Amino acid sequence: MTIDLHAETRPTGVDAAVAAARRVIDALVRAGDISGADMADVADRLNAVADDLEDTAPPLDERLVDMWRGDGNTRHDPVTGPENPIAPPLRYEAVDTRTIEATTTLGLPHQGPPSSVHGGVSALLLDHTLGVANGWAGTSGMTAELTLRYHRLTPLFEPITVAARQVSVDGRKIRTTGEITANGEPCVTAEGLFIATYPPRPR
Ligand SMILES: CCCCCCCCCCCC(=O)SCCNC(=O)CCNC(=O)[C@H](O)C(C)(C)COP(=O)(O)OP(=O)(O)OC[C@H]1O[C@@H](n2cnc3c(N)ncnc32)[C@H](O)[C@@H]1OP(=O)(O)O
Repeated sequence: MTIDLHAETRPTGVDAAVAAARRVIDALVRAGDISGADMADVADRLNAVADDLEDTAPPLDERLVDMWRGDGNTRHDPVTGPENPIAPPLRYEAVDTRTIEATTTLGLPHQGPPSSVHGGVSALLLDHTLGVANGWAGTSGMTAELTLRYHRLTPLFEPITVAARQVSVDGRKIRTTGEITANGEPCVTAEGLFIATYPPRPR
């Protein structure tokens, strides 16, 4: 059985607040301390928002059960989740029955080398995309090994494509490959070993 490749982003509710939070994160990294903004006032206003959210949040165990209901992690994961402000977010499309891809453009919050994507961010995107490709192909598991090769800098500010393909399933061992490309050139390639299992959902 395969999985839904992406959760729909809703125009209201937490999805709308998360989209605003992504703007704030991007704008803060862009501004730094050389902008004209009154950062003390910005901090006060952001802390007021956080106070309000914390005061009204459900108990953690209740939220965990809620997160893992239904579609599972596609609404809140840190790569595609419309409920997660640290997700770029990627939006996967099927290429074939074992292969998925998503195109996105990253900005300053994900910077490593100058004007380039942080290597750990590339690893995050690839780990998750390989994992979802496994779900899409019908046998998913947990990452046991992830080997990356960084061929060239991965650019910020222009479209990059993250793709993954399930290559084989041998008992519980799932082998999956992936890559990040820019302008058709490979920037990062990945080979993953996943073990077919999944931890129980919070109930
Ligand atoms: C619907 C959903 C949608 C899904 C969409 C979701 C996408 C999310 C994707 C995110 C993926 C992640 O980040 S997952 C999070 C990062 N990964 C983790 O935290 C995993 C932590 N590690 C573990 O929990 C465990 O080590 C496991 C589950 C990987 C394996 O433990 P286990 O289940 O007890 O299995 P075990 O008996 O040890 O091993 C089974 C076989 O695999 C081999 N094996 C195990 N680990 C390795 C290894 N690192 N390198 C080589 N081989 C290994 C063993 O030798 C054995 O071979 P043999 O003797 O049978 O020959």
